[in-house]
Order: sequence, then structure tokens, then C-alpha cells
Amino acid sequence: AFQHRLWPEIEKTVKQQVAMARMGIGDCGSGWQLFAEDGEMKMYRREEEVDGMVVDPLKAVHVVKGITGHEVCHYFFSPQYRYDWETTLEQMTVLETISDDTLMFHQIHKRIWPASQRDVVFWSHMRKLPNDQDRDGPDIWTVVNNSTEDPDHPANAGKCVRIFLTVCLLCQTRVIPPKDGTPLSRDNISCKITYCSVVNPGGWAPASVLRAVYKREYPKFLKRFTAYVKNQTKSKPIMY
Ligand SMILES: CCCc1ccc(-c2ccc(S(=O)(=O)CCO)cc2)cc1[C@H]1C[C@H]1c1ccccn1
Repeated sequence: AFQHRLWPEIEKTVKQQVAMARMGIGDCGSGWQLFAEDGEMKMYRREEEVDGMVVDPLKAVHVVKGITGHEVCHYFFSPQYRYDWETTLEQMTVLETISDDTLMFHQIHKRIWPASQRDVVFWSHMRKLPNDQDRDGPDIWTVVNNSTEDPDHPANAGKCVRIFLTVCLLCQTRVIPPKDGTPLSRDNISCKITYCSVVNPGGWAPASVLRAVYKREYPKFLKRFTAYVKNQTKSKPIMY
């Protein structure tokens, strides 16, 4: 297939991010601190600063009944649904369709007082991965979003502060076939979701403000997004 200029970076970043997402939280000595919990959802962060700016890596794990990893990644990746679940989105533009599973976006997020408004340019790639732990187990699906440059959208040219992020959504479907051999239904499936993100806020913002924003917004985002996927898929055939 035609090699897009970003392809080598996409390959490298996807492999790197998937490997990191698959690593557990490890013992608490690993610096991960649980900062939010809601039922099956657990959110961890590490407090890290670069040049005095908060860039706390975030890792969330969640198990959601009735949906597959392919469905979760489909609704996360596809632009046509994003305004339905991404509440902090003010504007989203698809800058380039690199392939049917790789897009480039420009997003302007709503201003979070007192920080200035932020925007981001990133490539987004969706991929099915072989389940190398369990040969005949269901596939693993992932979406990786990674900041990139776009000459038509230079950083900090307009009113927004450009942020830089790497996000990995890794989804593992679980199927528990019914004992009586009846056909599979959504009651027999669930999805283990791992969401990892590192966001560099671009310009200085008070650490206390950023940490408050993340503490409020990330749990809300993952709960809202997974509820959205359940609602969108409940009366549709299962997409494995
Ligand atoms: C000062 C930093 C502000 C800030 C940076 C970054 C993001 C952000 C961008 C993209 C993605 S995503 O996972 O790629 C889904 C596609 O949109 C998640 C989060 C959001 C905020 C702001 C709006 C706040 C927020 C934080 C966390 C989750 C949702 N919203």
C-alpha cells in the first residue's frame, strides 16, 4: 500500500503505546495513584511536571458489559459520533483522511476558566491486534491518537494554546458462551477497556487548576463515552 509520510511514526507509536497500555498498574511503588473510582472504573495518575507544567500520565481501566472492543474503538475513532460524547469539544475538523483507519484531526476544546482555550492537531489510527496471549480468544482493538504538525494549522497562531497529547484506547472483548448452547447475546459479552493519556497543556496553567480539570473531566468523559456506546449498540447486531 502507498506509504504515507506518517506511516513509520504511526507504526512505532502504536506498538509502543499498546505495550504500555498492556502493562498493569503494578504495585503502588510504581508511582501510580488511584484518584477516581466508580464501580468497575478505576482511574490512576502519576504526578509529573515538565518545565514546571503538569503532564500527569493517566491510566484508566474499566469493564463494560454488553459491548465489544471493536464497537468501543469504532465509536471512539469515527468523527461522526464525537460531538455526541466529547462534551469539551468546541470544534472538530478532519484535516486529512490518510486511510480508512487513519485520520488527522484539528480540535478546539472549550475554554476551562481560568486557563486559556486549547487546541490540538493529531493523527488517529484504529487497529485490530492479534490476541497473542490467548490464540483463539477474541481480538484486541486499539485506537491511538498522537499529536502531529500541520502546516495549515501552525501551533499558537490564533487564540488557542496548542496542547500535545498521546492517547491509547485498548479494548479486549470477553465472551462467556451460554451453557445451554443458545446463540450469543449481549448478555454474554463484556469489554475490558484501558485508556492511557499523556497531555502536555502547551502553555503554563496553574498545576492546581489542571489537576482539578483532569480529576473532574476524565471520569466524566469515560463514563459518558462508554454509556454512549452501550446505548448506540444495544439494539444492533454485535460487531466483533
Ligand atoms: C488544559 C488541558 C485541556 C484538555 C486537554 C486535552 C483534552 C483531550 C483531548 C483529546 C482527547 S481524546 O482522548 O483524544 C478524544 C478525542 O477528543 C482527550 C482529552 C481535553 C482537555 C480539556 C477539556 C478538558 C478535558 C480533560 C480530560 C478529558 C476531557 N476533557
